Amino acid sequence: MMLELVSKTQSFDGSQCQYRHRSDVLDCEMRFSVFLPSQAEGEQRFPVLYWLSGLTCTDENFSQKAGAQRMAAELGIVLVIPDTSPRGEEVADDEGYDLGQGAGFYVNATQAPWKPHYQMYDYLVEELPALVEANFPVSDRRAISGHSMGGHGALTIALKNPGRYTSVSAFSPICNPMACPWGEKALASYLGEDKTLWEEYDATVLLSRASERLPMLISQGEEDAFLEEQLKPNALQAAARAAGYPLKLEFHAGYDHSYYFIATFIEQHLRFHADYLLHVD
Ligand SMILES: N[C@@H](CCC(=O)N[C@@H](CSC=O)C(=O)NCC(=O)O)C(=O)O
Repeated sequence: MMLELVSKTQSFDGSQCQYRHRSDVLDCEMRFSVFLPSQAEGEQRFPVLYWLSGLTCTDENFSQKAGAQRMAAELGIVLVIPDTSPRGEEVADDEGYDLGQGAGFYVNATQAPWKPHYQMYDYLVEELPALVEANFPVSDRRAISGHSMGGHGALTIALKNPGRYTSVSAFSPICNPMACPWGEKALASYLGEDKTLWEEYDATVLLSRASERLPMLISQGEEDAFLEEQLKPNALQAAARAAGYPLKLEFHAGYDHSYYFIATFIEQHLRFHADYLLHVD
């Protein structure tokens, strides 16, 4: 599969790059960003952290605002940052910021008009990792993280794929999308009205059924305007306690939902993932 380099910018001795490619799974052209530490120019292969962004984001919000490159360079971790939905004039969209382009919710849509392109789950679990592993000096050690809608994506993808990731983390994730307005709107639109199908994309439900105990870190700002209505970390925590799942959920006084919060704690998340990505048993 062809990858076209769109831009390459030096950062902390590494390279922040953006690529464009044709996605067979999404049936459209996609962009994604990659940070390659300077060490990645040799023969060695490096572990990867996939970062999933939130509503309204492209692949550029995280690379431009989180300041993750310094620690990724120091730790020797490749960052892969996909877009949040299929894109293009031929791709269905909605007037709202919380559905359609920029709001793919990391699911495989079954409903019209979304089904032809909105297959973000398969894109992230199958097509993109295969592309990354064929074209960059990366190993098969993968971790996954994300913010808000992307936190939901990271948690659900990790929980649905035991053995695929060494660790998962999230900032301000949508923890129980079946029970919040953002999730109800997206899941009804992409999957239809049968709520048993929604359970496949709800981290709180998936965690209560999980067979694997994956290292899991969640950071949540206490001044986040979306906390009570949309995010519901307490539902996930209750499921974790009931299942004996080792969830590390940290609340931080004073922080909101923005990338200022992410930039403050991204070093902690990268070090958390490095403990599992870099230490092979
Ligand atoms: N436009 C909306 C909210 C949009 C918003 O806050 N998006 C967040 C993710 S929210 C959950 O997925 C985001 O990351 N925005 C991009 C950024 O660079 O900050 C509104 O105004 O309510």
